[in-house]
Amino acid sequence: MSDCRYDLSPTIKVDGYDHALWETPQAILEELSSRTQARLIVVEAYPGISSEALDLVASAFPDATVIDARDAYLDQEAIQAILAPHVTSDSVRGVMYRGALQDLMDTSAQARIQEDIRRCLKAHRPVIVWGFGASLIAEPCARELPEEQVLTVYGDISRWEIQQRYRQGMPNHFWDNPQESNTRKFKRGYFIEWRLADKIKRQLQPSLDYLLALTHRQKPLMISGDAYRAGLAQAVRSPFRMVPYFDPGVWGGQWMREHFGLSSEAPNYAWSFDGVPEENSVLLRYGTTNVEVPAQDIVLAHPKELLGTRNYARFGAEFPIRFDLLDTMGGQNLSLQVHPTTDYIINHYGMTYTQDESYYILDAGQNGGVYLGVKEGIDSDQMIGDLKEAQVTGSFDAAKYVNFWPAAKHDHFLIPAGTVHCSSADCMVLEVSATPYIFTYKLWDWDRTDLDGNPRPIHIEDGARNIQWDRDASWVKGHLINQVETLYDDEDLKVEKTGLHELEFIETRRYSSSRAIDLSTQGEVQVFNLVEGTAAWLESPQGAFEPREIHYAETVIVPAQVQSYRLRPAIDDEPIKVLVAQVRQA
Ligand SMILES: O=P(O)(O)OC[C@H]1O[C@@H](O)[C@@H](O)[C@@H](O)[C@@H]1O
Repeated sequence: MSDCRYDLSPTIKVDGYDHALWETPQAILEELSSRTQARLIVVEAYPGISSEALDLVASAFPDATVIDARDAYLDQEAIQAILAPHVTSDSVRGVMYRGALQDLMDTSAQARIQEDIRRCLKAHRPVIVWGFGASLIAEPCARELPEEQVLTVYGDISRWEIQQRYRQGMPNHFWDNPQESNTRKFKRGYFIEWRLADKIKRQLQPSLDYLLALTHRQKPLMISGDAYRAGLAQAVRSPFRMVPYFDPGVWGGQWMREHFGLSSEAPNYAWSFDGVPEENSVLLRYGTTNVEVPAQDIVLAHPKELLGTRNYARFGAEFPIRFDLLDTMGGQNLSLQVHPTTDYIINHYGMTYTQDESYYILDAGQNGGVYLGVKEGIDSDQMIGDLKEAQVTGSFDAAKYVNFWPAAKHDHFLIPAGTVHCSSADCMVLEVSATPYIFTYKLWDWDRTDLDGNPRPIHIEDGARNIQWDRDASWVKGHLINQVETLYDDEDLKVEKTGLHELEFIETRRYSSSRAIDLSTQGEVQVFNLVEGTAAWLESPQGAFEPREIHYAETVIVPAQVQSYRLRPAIDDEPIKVLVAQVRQA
């Protein structure tokens, strides 16, 4: 498709803070050096950032005594003992750690360090405390000083960059595991380190003096705390896009490369995350410079304005909806899989809601389809037995046990947790799902290895405990495939509810229109994707935000507080289709 205009680097314009940005190590040094009153310099760093944050700050305070936050940690053995139940032996999933970094600190070491800090300050020597947890250690001393003598610098980094660094051999923060698999490193980040770090980030957001954006190792940037806060506050005043990222995989296809103009370096692209604030980042644009920060920073700073009052009451500061893309066009089947029920995910992983999903078919080849639900009258023990045997024999007769449904453009398959499923080869899927995304029990991986030649982890036992055996062909047909209900229809606008299933908390509406569509958030966040049409104008009927062009397959988040917005076909005589998702309101 030649006229695809998918924007790979969408930005969020921030007004009024162009002066509060420092773009070179020299400029950063000069700005920090101008803070001559600073005595206690706290450099809090997200795990995944190494000494680069310190290096940038330390040169501005050459006389400072430098203290590493790690000096206040418990010893390795004690930390491991606390975290072991959360790491577990599973290769993919752990148990959510809901504690605080303080639990992993040695209170007497902390007290000793605080005494050292006080001694230095008394002797008129500045002190830098740096690293993950620096702000916790420095906090009692900071409280004893006049405000202008304390400087807090926060080192921020996107999760996707952390994952890249894992792949390049970076260990986790609390483990010496450079050689461990990326999946296991990710697990330690997802279930433990990132949760701890987000808590600290949230505490510091209202008061930090500077933010160091360290996602691009070669190009660190610094903005003032006010510029950062203004960026996040302005982001939730209008619909925004995040920075999509793309990852190859064993089943990946060629559609995204072709349509989005992606590099030819990778053999394929399997996933695109374009709609997962926990994972994606945003580009805050100050003047002509983009500063990349995790989209999660917006969720943490403005949960109510972003999510809406009711969603915030229900989910807290967590973004519940996930949009991502799965490309198997010219690729292979996904693993045959199932996701845990809510009961199971709460009890085994400490999650609060489960991985309910749906596949909206953006495009499909002739052989594209979806495996969904078990066949009528099958013997569940026999199927599980065959799946186990397949691990030895390398062969499983999927067609004997699982229904295959041919898929066409704009079909919507609903996949409540517990339903056996997977997309086949030759599909371009827009996933509209609940946010959890690593709770996939692979039952059968079609006797293949991953891109590195290793078999991917299979979880038949867990799968067996979660498969809902009554979801057979007739039930699936009547409940999960194209459950479309027309809500409104005139000559040039049709509004349809396409899902999700009543067991899932998300509702999707499809608007097909050749004229402007007026939409309302009804006070709760919405996420939409332009599923047909080259481009559409996204406007505010009240002129509350600047109009912008949205392109085919792009995902947009509409913060709750935006209230009303309008979508209009940008090309004459080219109707558009938009799929809008929001948490179903009672
Ligand atoms: O297990 P594989 O084949 O990699 O498929 C994994 C993908 O499956 C889909 O149904 C979703 O659950 C995705 O979130 C997941 O990434």
